[in-house]
Amino acid sequence: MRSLVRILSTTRQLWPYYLGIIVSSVLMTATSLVTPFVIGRATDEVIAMAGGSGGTVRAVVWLAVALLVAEVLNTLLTNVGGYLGDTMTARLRRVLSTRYYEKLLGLPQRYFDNELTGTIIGRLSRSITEVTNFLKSFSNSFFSMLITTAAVLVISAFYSWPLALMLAVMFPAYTWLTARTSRGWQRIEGEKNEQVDVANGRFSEVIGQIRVVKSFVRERSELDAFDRRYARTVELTEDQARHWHGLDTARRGVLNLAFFGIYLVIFLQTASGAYSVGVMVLLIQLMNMARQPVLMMSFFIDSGQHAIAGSKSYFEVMDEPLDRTAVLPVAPPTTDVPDPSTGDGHVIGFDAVTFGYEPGTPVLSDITLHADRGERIALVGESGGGKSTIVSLLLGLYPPDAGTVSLLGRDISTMPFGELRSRVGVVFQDPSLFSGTIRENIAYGRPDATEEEVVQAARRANADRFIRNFADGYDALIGERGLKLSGGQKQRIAVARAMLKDAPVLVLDEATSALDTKSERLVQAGLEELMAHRTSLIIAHRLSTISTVDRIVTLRQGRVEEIGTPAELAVSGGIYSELLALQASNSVADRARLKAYDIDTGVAEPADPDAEWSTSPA
Ligand SMILES: Nc1ncnc2c1ncn2[C@@H]1O[C@H](COP(=O)(O)OP(=O)(O)OP(=O)(O)O)[C@@H](O)[C@H]1O
Repeated sequence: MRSLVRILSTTRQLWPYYLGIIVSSVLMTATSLVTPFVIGRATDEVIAMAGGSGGTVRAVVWLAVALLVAEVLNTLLTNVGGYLGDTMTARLRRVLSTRYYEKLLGLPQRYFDNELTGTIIGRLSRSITEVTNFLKSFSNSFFSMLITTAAVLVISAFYSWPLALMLAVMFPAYTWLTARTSRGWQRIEGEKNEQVDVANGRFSEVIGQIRVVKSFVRERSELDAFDRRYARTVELTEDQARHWHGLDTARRGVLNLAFFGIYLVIFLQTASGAYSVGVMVLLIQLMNMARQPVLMMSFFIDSGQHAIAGSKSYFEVMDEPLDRTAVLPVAPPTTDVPDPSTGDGHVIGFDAVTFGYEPGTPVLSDITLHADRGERIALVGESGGGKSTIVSLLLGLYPPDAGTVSLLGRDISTMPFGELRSRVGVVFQDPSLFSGTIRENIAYGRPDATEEEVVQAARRANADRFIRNFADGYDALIGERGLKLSGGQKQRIAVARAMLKDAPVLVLDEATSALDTKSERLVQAGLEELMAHRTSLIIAHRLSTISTVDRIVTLRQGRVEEIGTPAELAVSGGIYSELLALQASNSVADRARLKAYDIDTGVAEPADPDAEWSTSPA
């Protein structure tokens, strides 16, 4: 319940709507309370007329008109409340969704390492749908329910205190019984949500990588795993529904008995002449009205439980600690980014940096390396040796456990994220494009770029020619993550994107052998153009690239092994000289060793001897 109060208190801008809905529902209730009185009165008039003991047609007509007015007003107020409810729901959905998204965008990388995208999205939609539905029905009906209850109690007390007493006991008893049922229900609902979240997380992963799924013929098993999760929710729902509806039957049985007593009292008291038939009709209608809030209570508690269970996961995300700053980073205008040449010290600096994703398991230990202005530094090491982790630390995606990472002479932990990241251009191994047009992708980091600037960046990245070959040119839609482009084309768009960002520092994770020689050359030429006049940190996957850098940093088991020029390291006996020797060798073992360094030699792989084994006759 606390979470619902929290939602109400954090959506203060919607209070005029809540209030409007409450007022219209109160007025609506008032108009419905008029009806039993008018009908009761009309009954007495009609009986009197029929018995010839008074009553006039005029009075009966006026009573019918009063009934019409009350019902028309009721219709109008219902629709005003409905309109406000619909608008409030849309606004509430907007506020809650935007806040959730804003929060997610501000969460540290570590959070995303442990969550599936589909789970995050599924949770959002479920939480928000349930919370908004509940608040809508709550504001629409709760106050009308309270007023109906109070009015029915007061009116029935006026005519018959035993009736009022029975109602006064029944309302809280029924609410208490309903609330008691809810604890077990919520636990099961939590389990069901968990199953659905995991299934949806996998669902979106599978759809996002459908090519892999198809190529490994895993459609059926993915579907089965998905179905198993939903089958589990059916089992859980069976338990939950049995529990809920079993108790609901008992509760309603008690309610039926209570109403039996109430009607009996009304009939007997009328028969004994305690009140007129008109009053009896009035009381019967009032009792029927009293039934509504009691049953509604059950509905409230049911939808309230959904909302509480749903909002729990919403608030779990909202309570996650943010990534260092409370506001989302904004890239400063390019004019605000000072010339790196004015900074003191190194452009990139790692001083005694130690870092691990899990506490106590360092991936990088005591890393010290520096890059000066305009230098190209290659990181070389075994796969899993921590090269990408160094890049992540430079981008401030994770804070180091010890030591300092600095950029342009400043400790990055003191730099706003927007400033830090606007100074580092990145070309990832996976180009990570977005659906939309080629132009939008190139201008992703600078949406204000002119057409001229976009074309210029594409030209320098060797992409302009292939872009113009598309019928729609720069307006061509490239599909999800650039699905409609070739690997080399994607890479060149990513290079153009970094080119347009024009950051003084460049981080480059070279594409591996996914490209053919021709596109590799085109991409390489684009990268050369991009690296010119910038300080670059390169995760190199080609010996040809490594041999042209200013300095090589070799990593072994998360530690810096050597730092030196290619010429120095070629003869030092370390990793680089080992790589050069391996490249010259034709042995399968040596090739495998090169692969372990993610180094592509550009030479065709020799046949796998194991393959021969398996095909040779026994
Ligand atoms: N997000 C993460 N959470 C937990 N462990 C991680 C994460 N990312 C990487 N690791 C682990 O950290 C180690 C270093 O990974 P990293 O990606 O930095 O290596 P790399 O040298 O870039 O490898 P490659 O050349 O294969 O890309 C690996 O053991 C990896 O399993």
